[in-house]
Amino acid sequence: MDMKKYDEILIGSGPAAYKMSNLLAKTKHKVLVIEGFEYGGTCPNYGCEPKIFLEGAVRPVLQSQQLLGHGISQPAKLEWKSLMKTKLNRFDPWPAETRDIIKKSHDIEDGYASFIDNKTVSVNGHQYQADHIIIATGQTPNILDIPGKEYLHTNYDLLSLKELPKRITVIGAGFVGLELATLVAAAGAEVTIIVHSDRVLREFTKAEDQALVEAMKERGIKFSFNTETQKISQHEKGLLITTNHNEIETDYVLDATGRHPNIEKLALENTSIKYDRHGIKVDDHLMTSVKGIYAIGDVISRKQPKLTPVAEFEGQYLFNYLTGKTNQEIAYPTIAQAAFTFPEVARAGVNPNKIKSNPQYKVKTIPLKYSSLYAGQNDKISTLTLVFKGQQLVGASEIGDYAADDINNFLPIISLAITGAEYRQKVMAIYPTLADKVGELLP
Ligand SMILES: Cc1cc2nc3c(=O)[nH]c(=O)nc-3n(C[C@H](O)[C@H](O)[C@H](O)COP(=O)(O)OP(=O)(O)OC[C@H]3O[C@@H](n4cnc5c(N)ncnc54)[C@H](O)[C@@H]3O)c2cc1C
Ligand SMILES: NC(=O)c1ccc[n+]([C@@H]2O[C@H](COP(=O)([O-])OP(=O)(O)OC[C@H]3O[C@@H](n4cnc5c(N)ncnc54)[C@H](O)[C@@H]3O)[C@@H](O)[C@H]2O)c1
Repeated sequence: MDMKKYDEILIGSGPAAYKMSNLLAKTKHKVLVIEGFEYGGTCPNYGCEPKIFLEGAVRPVLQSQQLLGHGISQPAKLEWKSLMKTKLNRFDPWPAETRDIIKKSHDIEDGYASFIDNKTVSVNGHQYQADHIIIATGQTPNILDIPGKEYLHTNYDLLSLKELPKRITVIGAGFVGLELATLVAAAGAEVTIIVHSDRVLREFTKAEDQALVEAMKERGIKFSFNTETQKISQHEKGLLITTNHNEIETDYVLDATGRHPNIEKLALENTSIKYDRHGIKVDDHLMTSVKGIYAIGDVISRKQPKLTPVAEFEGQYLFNYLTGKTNQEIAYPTIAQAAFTFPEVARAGVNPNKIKSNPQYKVKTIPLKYSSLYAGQNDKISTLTLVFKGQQLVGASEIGDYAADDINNFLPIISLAITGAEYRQKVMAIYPTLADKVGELLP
């Protein structure tokens, strides 16, 4: 069999590989990109982007509900069908467009890649080798292994759902579960969230997690805590979910019980590539246990959160490393994260959860509802939590309608270790915004 050779083979075309593919397009390297599903991967097709697009209509609906009796008499009503039509019009062409962009600079194969040995990749009956093979296959949703699992849907299905079911049950209260529950509940679905522990999220403070649950409950979203889903069956009027202590009638079930590394199709057993349940093991140059094979993005087993900017950063780093622009180990910047619920929760830097009784740190909690900016939106929840080490701000978290944007204000201060005096001397932010308050919040 003919063996075609490349400088780089990219397996996957999500944010991690797409970043590298764009950078490699500016070089003379011979590159093959292999994609088994939709070009562009999770984030633009069935993740961050369609989610935030839908949230654009959901937010004014929820804000107008929040202002009912405070200057608003008729809250906005969301029409899922027409919103979904606009979403599909925008997003349906994206995979083909992304494929065309990649094809302009590189060879492509539409199919799932698998390894034949430590040097050879096979796809569509062809075999390929390269100086560098880069695995960027992301993660895929867990599917509960229970009777009736054929009724379970994933984020992929829900983010393209043309008709809104009357009753939706979400299993799992992590990022995906809470964000997607927020969208469909705002559109009028009766939503129940099954949580198998006593808590949601966990990346944020307990107080923030609890305040979020209370706010979602106030809007009619039901939570069933400490509940194990046992089976799903057809029922005279829809579906019946049986759990360890109740039965839930529903029309649609979203499985949001987490994600696992996309490695099944890679046939890693034909290689010496090491992996664990969190993903493919890589060293500090993102190389796997096989020389010449690297891995980037959600598929790797590292402690950094699985996010698009992290995947892109790894794509950029590996490009720099493989093209000789750096020989340093990868060093991640301060990584901020948020759940786009309503209210949102967001954080960056030292996590207040992790420093509980360490006397080196001081935690300050600041309610924001007294500011006209928040009071005008009848936002009673927004609360900022700042973590200081000595005089230096080292962490920030917030629950609030605009927590994600708010936390971005603190990122440069945390990551560049800017002092209060420096900030006040150099920065005069727009008034009245949260940025304007930052100076006075720093010692
Ligand atoms: C609902 C949802 C919302 C999200 N929201 C956010 C957000 O707001 N902000 C944020 O930062 N992150 C968010 N994320 C996470 C973000 O989508 C991921 O971190 C990001 O997509 C990871 O990029 P990646 O390139 O590593 O993997 P992916 O984007 O998953 O791409 C991997 C690609 O590899 C392909 N592939 C898999 N196996 C093979 C194979 N054997 N051969 C060929 N191709 C293969 C897949 O088909 C896929 O296209 C969200 C995720 C979900 C599910
Ligand atoms: N806004 C964002 O940036 C964003 C949004 C979505 C996803 N993501 C990324 O994707 C990753 C995966 O998100 P996710 O929501 O799929 O995973 P997750 O780990 O955040 O949440 C999964 C949840 O399901 C629960 N669970 C597990 N088994 C269960 C069971 N049998 N029954 C009920 N609940 C069960 C877990 O306890 C957990 O709370 C996130 O960690 C994040 O990195 C980011």
